[in-house]
Amino acid sequence: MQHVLYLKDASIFQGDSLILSDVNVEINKGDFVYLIGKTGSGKSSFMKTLYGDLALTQGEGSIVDFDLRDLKEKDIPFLRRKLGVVFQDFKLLTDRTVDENLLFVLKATGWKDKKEMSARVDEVLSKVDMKTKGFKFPHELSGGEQQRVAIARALLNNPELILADEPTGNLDPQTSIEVMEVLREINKNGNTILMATHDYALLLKYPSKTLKCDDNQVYEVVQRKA
Ligand SMILES: Nc1ncnc2c1ncn2[C@@H]1O[C@H](COP(=O)(O)OP(=O)(O)OP(=O)(O)O)[C@@H](O)[C@H]1O
Repeated sequence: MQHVLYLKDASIFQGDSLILSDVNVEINKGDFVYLIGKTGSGKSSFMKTLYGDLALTQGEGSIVDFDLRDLKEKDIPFLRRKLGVVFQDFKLLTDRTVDENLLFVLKATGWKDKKEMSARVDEVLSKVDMKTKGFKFPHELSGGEQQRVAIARALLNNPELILADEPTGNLDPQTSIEVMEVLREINKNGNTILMATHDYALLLKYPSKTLKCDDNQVYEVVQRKA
């Protein structure tokens, strides 16, 4: 099986504090994996290690073919191009439209051809059912719509892995389900997704492989059938 993420005997620190120890995790192409755990259990620290915001100083790790132990500052933009990262608070640029938000990322990642860029923006907005809203500013959209745009943005460069850190954390239950449906659809079409969440209702509704952070450990939870 082809893995996109692999951690072996990894320990994750914030400064001198040990947050997670002896982490052994493998995520394969096409997986949809949840990362759960109480507030402060280390979910965000785990995610940050994966997108290069927190250095891995102990153990082994690789993500989309980057060695996390040997990650240099200059590698990080290239790593981020192979990842799609989605945050709880969307992080859209508020001073420009949806289309301009997406074009901004394409420009920043080296796209040049205007026609191709515009076609790619349409393509990813279609995937999240937002094709007709490209002219809107973020503040003119609901929270769920903004998150769908953020997911579209994450898809722009065909990422090998999508890291979603509490993507439904700011949304009401019904809107969370809509965003979840989008993520599942994207997963069905072949994208690999790791999603940190504390929304157990979503886990029950959409069971999938689940990792839990607890007591400085990460372990796989076996889901009971109802
Ligand atoms: N920048 C930092 N410097 C020092 N300690 C930190 C830093 N960020 C987080 N921590 C500590 O690391 C531990 C894990 O925090 P982390 O944010 O990874 O947890 P979490 O599971 O994502 O929590 P939440 O669900 O509240 O986001 C906490 O004890 C926190 O206080």
